[in-house]
Amino acid sequence: MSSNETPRGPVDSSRVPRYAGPATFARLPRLDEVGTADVAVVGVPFDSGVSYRPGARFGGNAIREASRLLRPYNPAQDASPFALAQVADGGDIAVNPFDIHEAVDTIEAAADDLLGTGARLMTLGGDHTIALPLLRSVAKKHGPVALLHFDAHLDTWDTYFGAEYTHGTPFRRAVEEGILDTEALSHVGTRGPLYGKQDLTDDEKMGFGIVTSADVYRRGADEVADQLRQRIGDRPLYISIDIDCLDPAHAPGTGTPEAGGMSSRELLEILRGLASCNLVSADVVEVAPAYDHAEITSVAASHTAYELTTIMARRIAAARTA
Ligand SMILES: N=C(N)NCCCC(=O)O
Ligand SMILES: [Zn+2]
Ligand SMILES: [Zn+2]
Repeated sequence: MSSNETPRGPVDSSRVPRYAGPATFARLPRLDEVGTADVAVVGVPFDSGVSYRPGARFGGNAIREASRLLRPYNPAQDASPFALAQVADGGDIAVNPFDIHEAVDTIEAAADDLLGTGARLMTLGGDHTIALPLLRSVAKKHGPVALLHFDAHLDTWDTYFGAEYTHGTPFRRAVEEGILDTEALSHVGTRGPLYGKQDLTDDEKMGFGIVTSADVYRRGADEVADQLRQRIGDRPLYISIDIDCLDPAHAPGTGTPEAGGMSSRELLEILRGLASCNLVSADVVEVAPAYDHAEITSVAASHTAYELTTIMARRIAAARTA
């Protein structure tokens, strides 16, 4: 969007009922309706990398459906994200469900195209495998990026059944490829049984810090966000949110649920505490609607993507007026 254009916002829900018409994220225009966007919301319907329950291929559309109720002003960040920047729904990246290597390449190429237009990406998964090609693309543009990874799991394991591209391995691959800034890597919400203590030793060697789910409970969202913000500074930041960072009570619709997770309130508050960060792109993954009830998980995911989008829109607007 050039500086003298007004962004095209969502369909007005006081004129067209919010349950009418096909779903785009937050009822925003499609990317092909606006040409280019500052933030492109894209779906990646891919779940061939999962180790347990499948179904995250339907996550993006479930999040879009649940996002119909979002409103244009975000009081928690005192910002109207869709007025500050052009946010548009770029539809889905069509990926091969039968060939993971091809799928990973397709996602990277599609992300290259979108980032090449100047857009930041708000990606809706899909399983966590997709974070690797997204990070590859973001690193081509920005160099190695800081990573905040919200997840019950480390996702720094080596292989499953000999496969290197799975939803449990994207961040080990990313570290091996040198596309992450190892000075600023954190997992948040970590919990649950591991294969062995070595998982933690390996993870630490890769440079990750861990804020467990229990740490968030004990120290509170504000203190955690302050600590993370200090570590990240103004580095280009990628945030990857596996919805299973939330307790199964807050996100039952996911493939590898673990008890004892964060509440959606804690997650949203931590994100709001990161509002000043230079968020260059983000994903929300692992929403598997077949295990969901009353859209609990997809509503949480839609609000999560809304906070992330607001952070990006504020940054874009601030850069425009600087
Ligand atoms: N990324 C997600 N959601 N889960 C990884 C779990 C890997 C495992 O089955 O051990
Ligand atoms: Zn996970
Ligand atoms: Zn994950």
